[in-house]
Amino acid sequence: MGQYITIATCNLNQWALDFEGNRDRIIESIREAKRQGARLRVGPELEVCGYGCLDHFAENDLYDHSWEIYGQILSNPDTFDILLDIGMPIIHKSIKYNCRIISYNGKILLIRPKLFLANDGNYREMRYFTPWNRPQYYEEYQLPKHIAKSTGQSRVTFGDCIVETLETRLGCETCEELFTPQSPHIAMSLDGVEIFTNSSGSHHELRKLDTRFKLITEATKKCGGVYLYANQKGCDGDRLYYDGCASIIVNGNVLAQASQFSLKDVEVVSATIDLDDVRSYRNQKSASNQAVNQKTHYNVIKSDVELSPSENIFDPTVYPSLPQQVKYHLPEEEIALGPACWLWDYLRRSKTGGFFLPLSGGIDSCATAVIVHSMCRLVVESIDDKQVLADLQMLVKDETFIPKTPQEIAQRLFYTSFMGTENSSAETRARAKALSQAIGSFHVDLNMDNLVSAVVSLFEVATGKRPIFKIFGGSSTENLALQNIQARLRMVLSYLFAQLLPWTRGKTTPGLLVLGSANVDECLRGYLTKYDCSSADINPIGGISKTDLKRFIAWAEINFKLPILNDFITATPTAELEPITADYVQSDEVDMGMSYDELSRFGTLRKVGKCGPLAMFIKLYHEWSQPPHNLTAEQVAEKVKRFWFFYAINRHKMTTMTPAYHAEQYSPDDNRFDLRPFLINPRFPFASKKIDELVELINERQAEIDASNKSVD
Ligand SMILES: Nc1ncnc2c1ncn2[C@@H]1O[C@H](COP(=O)(O)OP(=O)(O)OC[C@H]2O[C@@H]([n+]3cccc(C(=O)O)c3)[C@H](O)[C@@H]2O)[C@@H](O)[C@H]1O
Ligand SMILES: Nc1ncnc2c1ncn2[C@@H]1O[C@H](COP(=O)(O)OP(=O)(O)OP(=O)(O)O)[C@@H](O)[C@H]1O
Ligand SMILES: NC(=O)CC[C@H](N)C(=O)O
Repeated sequence: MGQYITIATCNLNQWALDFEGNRDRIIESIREAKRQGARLRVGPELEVCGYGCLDHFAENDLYDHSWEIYGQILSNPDTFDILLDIGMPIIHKSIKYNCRIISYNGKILLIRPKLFLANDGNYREMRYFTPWNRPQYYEEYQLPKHIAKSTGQSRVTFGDCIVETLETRLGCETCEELFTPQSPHIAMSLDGVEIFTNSSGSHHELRKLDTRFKLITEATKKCGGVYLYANQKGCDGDRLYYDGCASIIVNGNVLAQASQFSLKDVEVVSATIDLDDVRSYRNQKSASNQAVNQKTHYNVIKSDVELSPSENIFDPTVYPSLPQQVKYHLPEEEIALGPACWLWDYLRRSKTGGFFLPLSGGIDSCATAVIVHSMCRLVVESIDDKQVLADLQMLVKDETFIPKTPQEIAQRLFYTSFMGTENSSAETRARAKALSQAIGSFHVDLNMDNLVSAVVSLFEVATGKRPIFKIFGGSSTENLALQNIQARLRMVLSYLFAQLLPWTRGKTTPGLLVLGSANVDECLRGYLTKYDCSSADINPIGGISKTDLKRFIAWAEINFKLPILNDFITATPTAELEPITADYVQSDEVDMGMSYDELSRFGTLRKVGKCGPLAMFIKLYHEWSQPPHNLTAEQVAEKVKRFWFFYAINRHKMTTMTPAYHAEQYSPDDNRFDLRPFLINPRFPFASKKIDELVELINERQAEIDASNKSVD
């Protein structure tokens, strides 16, 4: 006969250092898990203080506060009668660990430190924590006095152990441990663990979700078992968006999956599973042989917790949950939803008056505007959520405001402006206006020529020289300076308007956050003016490639029913900083000396492929010497050198780039994801010499092949 148990996991929108808010969300998730009939609840990594505290993890206060808050959770009667797995940092023998605490009815059963820490890309766990690099090793931990008093326990087990209930064994795996070659679930499964709990702080990256699900489903397909994955969700204080997707997987089948993107602060999913399914699945001789051959075993914390209550020996109304398909969003939907949720968290947590966006009529600022529109759509869709409505009414300072359309929200929280000059075309100006009307932003259409000419005149008075554009006979230096003046003045105006626009409408709300719209490719190539409109408060698209942004706009045209977006997709990208003449219109790709598709490839090889210039040349020669490219070795070498040249001369711009939503594996974000020097010899003389030698070699070989082909003919 089967042995059914109901178990729960959750997405929590925790905020770094928001101890009391985090506590309330944890308690609410426990109540909800109990409402769903669960006897086990797993929460995200470091949920008590929030995952992304970064260098605050060095402060001892943080550990004291966490214990105090944990004590409040533990002693709250609402958290009784359910086995709890809560993530929290702990100092043991003066060393800081990233831990999980397993407890039941106000008593701690085990503290389990993380064995393998996350330290790649955005993660720096080794900076604050020490890995418990001793599988199956454990010690005693002396509880803080106030916890000892409330639990009646002075010491508990601290280490890599497993917990036994009256019917099964449970073991913990913490986030990164799932991604490592020697994942703990393997040894635990061979030692009889049937339920694995994974508490994670894992961020969103475009097209990444399947990696996580593949790892979990493969793990439970190989080992058999029940896997509960919990994750943080939302913006907890920096560039990352943690993307939830709490899920329950049994023997490779997904039984429950929470959302990846939503405005809900607490989301609990549960499933009823049959433990016998794990036992039947594991009935394979080779696995059993491996199990009995294990030389070392886990210390087992024995408890009399009942996950499958014996009073309900058979309840015909309780059914096991059925397998379901994993829900993946299209990359376009990920762009629509992830940055929109991040913006909402940022706005409500910063308590600012809304967003100001310089809207140029080009693709990038259009994408940013559509993401704000998506945020407004999400708010309207979630208006029945008490927290969402309370946050919205707090932001607009109106307790009666209950919007029915995204446009009503934009009218109050979203401001856009076209800041034209004599170089602007009527088309871009009209596109900006039409988009603002479609999404409902408060739009200001202005001209700033008098400002530009005032600055140029000031320069002339001060120096006696007046710069002129190249097409009128000026030098490249003059040409660039004249462009940069316009671009930088837009930044100054943006901050002025962001501060004062709500005031002009008689609103008492605080100033607006200025949104930036530089995309990941422009940042990589440095195709932007330092301290122009690319310098803003936050940037939702700074981690997204131009190619993906175009796909997103095409998707939004249909799915958000915004026909105006078609005009943006079909227009040639242009900065409109130089005068337009009968035979000259400024174009991004021509200006940059490379296409956006090429930039994506360079970016991926540099960051993801970890290629230097020489390795990049070799890879791209093999790719681009083939159809449809058919480039010569010289042409590939020239492109590669040009990319590295511009990357290097502009790297300094990344040190001051606006904080942007992290979305792309090849992001050049200098703050934390892609740390590089910013004074680099852009000619890469040694690598360039090596490339030239290879080009020569390739040409010699080609000549030999051509000659031998000729002699055969
Ligand atoms: N090694 C170094 N370390 C630190 N700082 C360094 C530096 N080298 C220059 N700088 C500083 O940076 C300045 C040069 O940078 P910056 O002033 O930005 O100017 P710059 O990079 O020379 O020019 C702006 C670039 O962006 C392009 N642009 C302009 C406007 C719009 C768009 C568009 O996206 O559509 C593109 C434009 O075609 C041009 O390629 C120097 O004047 C100096 O102050
Ligand atoms: N005429 C304008 N009015 C308002 N804002 C502008 C204008 N021109 C440029 N901007 C702002 O400056 C940013 C950078 O300008 P740039 O010309 O480099 O555009 P971009 O990076 O190609 O972006 P877009 O596709 O939005 O034009 C734009 O994203 C926009 O926010
Ligand atoms: N917190 C963690 O351990 C996260 C690391 C893991 N590789 C992830 O991206 O999900």
